[in-house]
Amino acid sequence: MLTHSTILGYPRIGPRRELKRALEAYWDGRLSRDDFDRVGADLRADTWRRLAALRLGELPANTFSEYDHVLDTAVLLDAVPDRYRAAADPYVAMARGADGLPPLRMTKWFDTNYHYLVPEIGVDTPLRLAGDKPIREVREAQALGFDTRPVVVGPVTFLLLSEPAPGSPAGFSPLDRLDDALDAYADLLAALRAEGVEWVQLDEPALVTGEGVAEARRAYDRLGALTDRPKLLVASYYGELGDALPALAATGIEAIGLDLVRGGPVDPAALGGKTLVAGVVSGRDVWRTDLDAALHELSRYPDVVVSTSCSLLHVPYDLDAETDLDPALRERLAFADQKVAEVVALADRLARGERGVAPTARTAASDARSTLDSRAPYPERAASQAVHLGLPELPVTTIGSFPQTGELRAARAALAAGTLDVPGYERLIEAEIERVIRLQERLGIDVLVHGEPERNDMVQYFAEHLDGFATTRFGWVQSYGSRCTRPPIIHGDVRRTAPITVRWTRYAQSLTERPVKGMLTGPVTIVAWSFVRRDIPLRDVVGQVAEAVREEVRDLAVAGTSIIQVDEPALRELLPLRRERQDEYLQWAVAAYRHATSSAGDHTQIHTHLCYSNASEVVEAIDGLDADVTTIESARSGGRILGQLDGFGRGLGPGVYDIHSPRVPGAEEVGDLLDAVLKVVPAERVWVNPDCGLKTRTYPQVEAALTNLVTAARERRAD
Ligand code: MET
Ligand SMILES: [Zn+2]
Repeated sequence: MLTHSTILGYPRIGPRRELKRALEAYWDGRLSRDDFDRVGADLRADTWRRLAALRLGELPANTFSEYDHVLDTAVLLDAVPDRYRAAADPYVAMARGADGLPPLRMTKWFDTNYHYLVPEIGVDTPLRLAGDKPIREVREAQALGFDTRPVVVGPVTFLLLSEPAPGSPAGFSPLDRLDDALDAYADLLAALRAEGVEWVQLDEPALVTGEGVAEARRAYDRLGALTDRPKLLVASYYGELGDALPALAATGIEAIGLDLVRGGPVDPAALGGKTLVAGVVSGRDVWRTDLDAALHELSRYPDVVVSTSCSLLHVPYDLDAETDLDPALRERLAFADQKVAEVVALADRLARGERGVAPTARTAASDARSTLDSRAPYPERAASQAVHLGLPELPVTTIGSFPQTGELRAARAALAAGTLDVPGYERLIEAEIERVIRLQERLGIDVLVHGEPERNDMVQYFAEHLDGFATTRFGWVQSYGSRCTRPPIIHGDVRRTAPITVRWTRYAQSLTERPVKGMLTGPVTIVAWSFVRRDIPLRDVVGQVAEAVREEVRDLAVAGTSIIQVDEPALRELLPLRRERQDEYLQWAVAAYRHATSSAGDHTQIHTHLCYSNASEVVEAIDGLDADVTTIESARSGGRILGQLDGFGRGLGPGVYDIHSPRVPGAEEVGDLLDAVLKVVPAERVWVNPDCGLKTRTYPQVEAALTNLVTAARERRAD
């Protein structure tokens, strides 16, 4: 039997981002392979010791990664595309690219803000046990005196997350290779058994999307029937299993992991006598668990292990590090270590025969705002906007941010440390705005931006200025590889108490005759990149943020701002995993955006911006935002979005400069991309702009690239 408490996974970046620093030093050649390995080994040892000290019953292993656990699985199975095999370090080449070799495609891991590398599987990609990472970690733990349960991405999820290798025959799907993958997993299980491993956890979160049910049945019938293997826990998370639950229950596996937070309770009889690894402590938020309610739920099942709803990868390490937080708020919070303690406390109480109490009913979903706010019909408002904007055809603009220089970061740090006072800081920001305005005038940009120098981050900045948000000092969460974010925490009703951006926009506009765009982050994106309260429905939280953005839009318009951009790059990120729930979400998300922007009036031009978000899946919703101008990532993905934009009846700026790369495109290359846009969109509605903000680029790159954008636009205008 499993001991009575466990977790599905734990953060791996290090409490002070030790792994981030070590990785970046190793990549730059500042840290030797041996020293880098030592950092990893220390982090793993600290994790096991920490979990044991918290009295967790069963410890996971193989939750560490040098970049991404999906990539680790591909390497374990030898599913490495040939083009990377000759690289000095194929793992790093797949993750980050190498000379002339772009990295694997990266995309979002389910509906989280973690990103994984997409394996490429073709008809003859090797699928065989080639690596030993889980085995090494198990041994490493044994040497420290810990028996562990290795965690590996399961075969169905691995193949569902893969894409067909380039050149695969039409109709081929990586899932067609399931039997080959199962051979490799069978070998892995036998190898782990030989190490004395008692349990293995195979993660199958993809099953909550409703896909892969028949394949899961086939896979676990086969793996379950093996005799030379450890016991199998198949873990699902991020939602309910639906039809996949009876499929798994009918196989020979020993335990099923369910996300009871997001998935809701199941009929105990539906488990087919398997042990339930009951995810009652949420791994997706930072709130304390209602222990009585969780206990009540746990006591419904005969054979149960208390667990987290998913890996704790998505939450920060330890609340104790946050000494600055309001004590009343701290009371309500739990980070990874506090959640582990909750799991242990629940297991103790369950063992004592406590049964908890049923939870009190949650606030029902409000039906607020299902109607769409609207402004005058597009042709009418476009006409009035055109009159006072007086823009040339093919207007050139940027997405908002200009390079964040070392001076700016140093000034922000000095302000926080108290060595720079507020007026001094504000003078620096104004000087930066002036520099950026002059630069854009000199380059011949038509619609200017102030450059966002006052913002460390497009969400955190607003969080710091709105009521109902808290920000942390060490609350880092891995986004991908060595990149981490510090999501703000929405803990109460969101309210705007004073204008946030108006003074900077107004200052920028005072410096120039050309229009300067006001620049805001949209309600969905602010919520998607935060930890969200859960006592009221998500759509109500978005509604509150929309109200705050609406007030800011109105104040910008009243201050005479003729163009306001409200970015929604995360529009797709809150999309429910199950298709049948997606429409409802998109409806209220679009309604929130329109509510936020309709306070602008008809003669203010509204822009929106989207990027890295598989926009093709939500094109209709983007159209529904009803923005006068939509700028959207296109250069990076080779113009793939263009095929879907012909239905757009308003202004459109598909990116013609990929800002994700240090490369500067020539004027001719930009011109070619622009011509491709002009084939699908009538010239009078086309805008010329980069794919995204310029924040991560350097000034020399930006100046050269923007010069080429202006040149290309002018040539096409002359034509
Ligand atoms: C991730 S979208 C970024 C938009 C923002 N206005 C910027 O330019 O940085
Ligand atoms: Zn962007």
